[in-house]
Amino acid sequence: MKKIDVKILDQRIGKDFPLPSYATTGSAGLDLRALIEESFELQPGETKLIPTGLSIYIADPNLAAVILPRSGLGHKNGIVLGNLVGLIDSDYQGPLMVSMWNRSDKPFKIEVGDRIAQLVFVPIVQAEFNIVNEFKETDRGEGGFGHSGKQ
Ligand SMILES: O=c1ccn([C@H]2C[C@H](O)[C@@H](COP(=O)(O)OP(=O)(O)OP(=O)(O)O)O2)c(=O)[nH]1
Ligand SMILES: [Mg+2]
Repeated sequence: MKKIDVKILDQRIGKDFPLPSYATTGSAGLDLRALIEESFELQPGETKLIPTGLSIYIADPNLAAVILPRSGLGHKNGIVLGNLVGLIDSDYQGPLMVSMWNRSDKPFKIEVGDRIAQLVFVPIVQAEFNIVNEFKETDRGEGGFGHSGKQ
């Protein structure tokens, strides 16, 4: 397994709450917790930046991490991310933050240490542009945005 440097910014991690870990052998995501001072209600339509109590330094430019909603929270409670997806650059060393958005019409209570989102490490290819006048022809060509129909 890949080793990633982590700083524990909130001493409740490792004491009251574990470091994020994979829940099962096949898990893709590590659940991130709300390291808030006290529980609060996220109001309908409200967006709030929540600390996770951690910073990570990925270091390898061929890796990044994405913060994704948890499907249960997103589907059942309308609790998703204010930025839809969070992207963590390999050279970022600041606190890992989760933008929580209540897109539902009901307040949602968040308790200290709740698992609010998940972190997924992904491979990255950095590209440089090669300017051309014509592309090599393909079957699709410029067709897109549903041009091939539904069935
Ligand atoms: O949900 C998120 C999204 C981003 N970040 C951190 C890590 C990321 O590397 C940095 C910058 O994110 P991004 O590039 O998406 O934001 P930006 O608005 O372009 O800010 P910047 O100008 O700092 O790049 O903020 C988080 O902690 N949580
Ligand atoms: Mg940026």
